[in-house]
Formats: sequence, C-alpha cells, structure tokens
Amino acid sequence: MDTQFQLSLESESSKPVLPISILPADGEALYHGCIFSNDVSEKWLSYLLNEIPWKRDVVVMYGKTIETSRKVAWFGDRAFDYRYSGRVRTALVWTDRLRELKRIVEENTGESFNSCLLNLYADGDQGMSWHSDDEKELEESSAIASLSFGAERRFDFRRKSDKLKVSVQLGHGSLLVMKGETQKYWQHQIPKTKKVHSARVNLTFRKMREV
Ligand SMILES: O=C(O)CCC(=O)C(=O)O
Ligand SMILES: [Fe+2]
Repeated sequence: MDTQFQLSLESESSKPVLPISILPADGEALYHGCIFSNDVSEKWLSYLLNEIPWKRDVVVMYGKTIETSRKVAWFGDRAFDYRYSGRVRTALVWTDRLRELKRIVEENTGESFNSCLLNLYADGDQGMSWHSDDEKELEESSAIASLSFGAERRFDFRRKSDKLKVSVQLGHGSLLVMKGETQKYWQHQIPKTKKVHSARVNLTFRKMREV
C-alpha cells in the first residue's frame, strides 16, 4: 500500500468514513459503527439485560409451534398488534430509557420510529435464521435501525436473486440502518457460532403502519 497516498487521502478528504454503505445495490444498509463510548454501552447493556421483561419467542415452523431459546420483547408508542412468525403479539409501551434510546437512534439516522423489537441472544448457540423484515404491518420501505450491545456477532445479508452474501460485524454500541428496498431484495441472519460465550442484545427500531 502507498503510505503517502493514504496519508493525503486522510488529510484532504472531508468525507466522513462512517456511516459506511455495505450493500452493492437493491437497497441500502448503512453501518454507523459504535455510536456510544464503551462505558456508556456497558450501562445500556446492563439496563437492558436486567430491566426488560424478556420472554422466549414462539414461532410456527413447518406447521409446528416451537419455543425459541432466544428471548424477545416488543415495545411501541401504543399497544400495536404485530403478526410475526404466524403469531400476533401486542407491544408494551416504551420505558423512559427505551424512549431515550429511540431518540438517540432517531438523531443518528434522521428517521422516526414508533416501535422496537428487542432480541436477547444468551450466547453463540442462539441466532436468527434467514428472513426479511417485510411484514405487512410495517410501513412500506420504511427504515429499520438496528442497535446492538454486548457480544460482537456477525450479521449476514443474502441477495434473494443470486445468493450474493455481504457480512458485517456488529460491535458493542453499534448502529446499522436498513433502508429503501433492502427487505424486498435481501434476507439477513445472525448465524450461530461456537466462538461467542456471552450475551448480546439487539434492538430493531421500526415504523408500523398507523391504522
Ligand atoms: O439481532 C440482530 O441483529 C437481527 C435481528 C433481526 O433481524 C430482527 O429482529 O428481525
Ligand atoms: Fe430482521
């Protein structure tokens, strides 16, 4: 690598490095990196682990009802009903602290959200398989902002048309935003891994259709 060229790029470019756009086409995913200091992220992680009423998720798979090992919680501006994996869930109303996180995410993304699905992965044995967040209750093509705390995990995108894969490591306190037609053309997953032995909390801020 030409060091001089690199240095001049750094000093002359006024373009910020973050957020970085990670999909080549057919939607947009912006990785903002860590938006909190490590200390602040630690506080959020302990609040989320201890104060959220985590419950195992129930999903319908091949016609069978299965309890997941991953735990979830669902919050919103009001008691929205949301159909997800064949079941209807009702949102809890924001806690003050979740409202604060929502405000920070809205400031960083320039988007607005009215609900949030929280996922707790106890360790690398827990993941989330390939899916798109394309439920009809979501406002069409609205942004989804994904905030992560705790163990770093890999997040994979896979294009529906040709199975092209793009991956990003989601760090402690990091923000990823999926926009536009991302859900139409891409799926995503959190793969299981033997390398992770601690918990990760993920919050996906969403915009539900107001009826
Ligand atoms: O944990 C993550 O980063 C992904 C969560 C997710 O895809 C979802 O809740 O739909
Ligand atoms: Fe998702």
